[in-house]
Amino acid sequence: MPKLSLGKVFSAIIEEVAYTELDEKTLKRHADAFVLRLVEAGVALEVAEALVADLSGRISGKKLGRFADKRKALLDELRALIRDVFLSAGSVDLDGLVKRGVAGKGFFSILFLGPNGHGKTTTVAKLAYRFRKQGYRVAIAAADTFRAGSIEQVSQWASRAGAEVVSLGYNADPAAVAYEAVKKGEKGDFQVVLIDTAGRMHTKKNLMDEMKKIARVASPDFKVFVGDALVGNDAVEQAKTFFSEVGFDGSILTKFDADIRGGAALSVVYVTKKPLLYVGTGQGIEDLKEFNVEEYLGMLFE
Ligand SMILES: Nc1nc2c(ncn2[C@@H]2O[C@H](COP(=O)(O)OP(=O)(O)OP(=O)(O)O)[C@@H](O)[C@H]2O)c(=O)[nH]1
Repeated sequence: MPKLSLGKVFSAIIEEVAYTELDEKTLKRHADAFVLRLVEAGVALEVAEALVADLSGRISGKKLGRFADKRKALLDELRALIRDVFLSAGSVDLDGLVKRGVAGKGFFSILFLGPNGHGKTTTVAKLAYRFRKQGYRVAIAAADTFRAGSIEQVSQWASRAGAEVVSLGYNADPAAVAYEAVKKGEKGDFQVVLIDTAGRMHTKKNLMDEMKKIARVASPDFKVFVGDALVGNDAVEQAKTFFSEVGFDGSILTKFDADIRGGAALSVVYVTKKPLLYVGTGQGIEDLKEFNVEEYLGMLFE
């Protein structure tokens, strides 16, 4: 995983802070510089501002001896703060949910949503492969009925993953495709139903309304937002809008293999308060990793 060292990123400011008192007043003086550095690390502005305000709150009231390592104290606080953002979003054991869903009602359905080109279809294929390996009968619903070539793309991925495809062809109502796939799950044709939808701009009201309709009609067991770790600041607006308009239970961020800054993960979890389940680590079918907060912190603070 590429490295982003907040320790290094902050070192100049911290050196300066370390010569003075580590108190709220000093931090306030340096707040803008901290915010700027976080933004440079790909953290959204509003999230960076909130984090630095929280950091000041944590630091104030901390009694540090004259010879204490203020640099370490500051970084430890920041690390704890970022860890808390992820821990307070909770965690989801998707494998466990699927297992219980299949054991209970016979199937489990997951709806995928997010902006276009962020890696939804690829991620759906990766999960299809994962669930196939766990022994389930898996179907991908080709509910992107709009983009030319999308159904062929889903079919190719599905055959690589060993999954079936549910399709009603191009220009079909995506909600009908999703519904059909869920019905097939109910009938016992499949145990895991993954609904791939067309990517959409969060600012397009009609497309967001369509997404709401798909979610309403298919009534999936779980909804996942798929975002791109490379988009940085924009990730927040996108995640926020999808969350408020449609809602979701967790996120997956793709292109972690190429994400040299890492801030999008923190931003998306901070604004949605929903867990980050997996990260995409490449274009291959096996390139999906469970998100691990300690590993992520290691990457930020190495
Ligand atoms: N490096 C890297 N590339 C990825 C990853 N996930 C997806 N991609 C690439 O991102 C591009 C877009 O992926 P798609 O799966 O087609 O995106 P999509 O969100 O389904 O696109 P729409 O149909 O427009 O919604 C492809 O070139 C993928 O190979 C990842 O984790 N790492």
